[in-house]
Amino acid sequence: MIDIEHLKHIYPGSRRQPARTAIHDLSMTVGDGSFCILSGPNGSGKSTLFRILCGLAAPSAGRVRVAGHDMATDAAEVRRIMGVVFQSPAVDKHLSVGENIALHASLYGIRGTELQERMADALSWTDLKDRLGDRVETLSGGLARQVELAKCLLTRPRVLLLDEPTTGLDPASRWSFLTVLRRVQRERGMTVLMTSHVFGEAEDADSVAIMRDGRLIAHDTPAGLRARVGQEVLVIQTRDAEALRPRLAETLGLAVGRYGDELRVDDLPPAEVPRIVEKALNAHRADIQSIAVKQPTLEDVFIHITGKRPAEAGAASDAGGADAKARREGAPA
Ligand SMILES: Nc1ncnc2c1ncn2[C@@H]1O[C@H](COP(=O)(O)OP(=O)(O)OP(=O)(O)O)[C@@H](O)[C@H]1O
Repeated sequence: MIDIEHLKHIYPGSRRQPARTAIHDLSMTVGDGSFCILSGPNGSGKSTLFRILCGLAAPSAGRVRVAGHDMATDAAEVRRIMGVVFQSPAVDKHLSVGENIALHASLYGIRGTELQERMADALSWTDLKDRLGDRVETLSGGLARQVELAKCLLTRPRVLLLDEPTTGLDPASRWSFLTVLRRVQRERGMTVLMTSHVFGEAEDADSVAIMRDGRLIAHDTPAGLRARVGQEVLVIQTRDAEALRPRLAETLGLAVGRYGDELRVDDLPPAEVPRIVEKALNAHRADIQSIAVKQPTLEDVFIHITGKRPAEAGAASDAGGADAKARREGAPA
């Protein structure tokens, strides 16, 4: 279990820059053996929280306990039970898979038969079983990420932290990595906290935590989060969203959010959906490039809660390719 209580982090200022509070009184719990995805727009404080959780930074106030051990007073024990996969590669690409794992093992004093047993076990979860002698530079990006995971598994962590581990991977490699991670997490009962901007990844999580401006603004199951957006969402693509938004809001008598060239109405009253679509088309057909009614995805939840599209938030999404310069206007708070 990861238990975060009233955490606060202030970056001290300098002559040129004022002090900045990156985390404001954040409390949350990741349950024992559960898989939590942490997300949020750029600058929301995810990296700061991640650095505190893996012991690279000390909080200005508050407390973190990992499996009951206080990070401030029992850091060595926390390090013993925790594994971390950082976003930047931590493998030597000129060495083989086996050599990388053995090198990591030597840092923990694991050698001989124990090393062989643990290496076989760690690799058994991955797709690397036949690649032990291959240099990491010859592996695909997805398999190279699995080497990082295998390194972590070697020490049999009870708690695993991963910082956007699938960044830069194609969808198939991302899927393989997550399948491996989810399998070992479930079967070992590991507690996993993983930062991610790819909302397809969050669908399978036990919980999704969303930060904004240093605060935790939501932490719930994927189903619980989707319920906040309502059963259905209206999404309209248009060339001039700024001009159409107030006119559409007036036509429909509903709050209309704008995200770049997209207009959205969340939480459509179910019985009224056909009438709403008809009204929008009758009044604004010439300005509407496409209109769709859909069940909310977690990406829709992110937009609803943070007021930003994932691309605007500095992220890649499964939907992909959204306008990074999108501006929020009139979106629900
Ligand atoms: N070393 C630092 N000194 C001063 N301010 C910092 C420092 N690192 C981060 N910040 C500020 O703290 C806030 C949170 O930043 P942080 O990097 O934790 O957010 P993030 O959610 O991880 O963003 P991103 O997705 O862009 O990595 C931001 O306002 C950022 O500018």
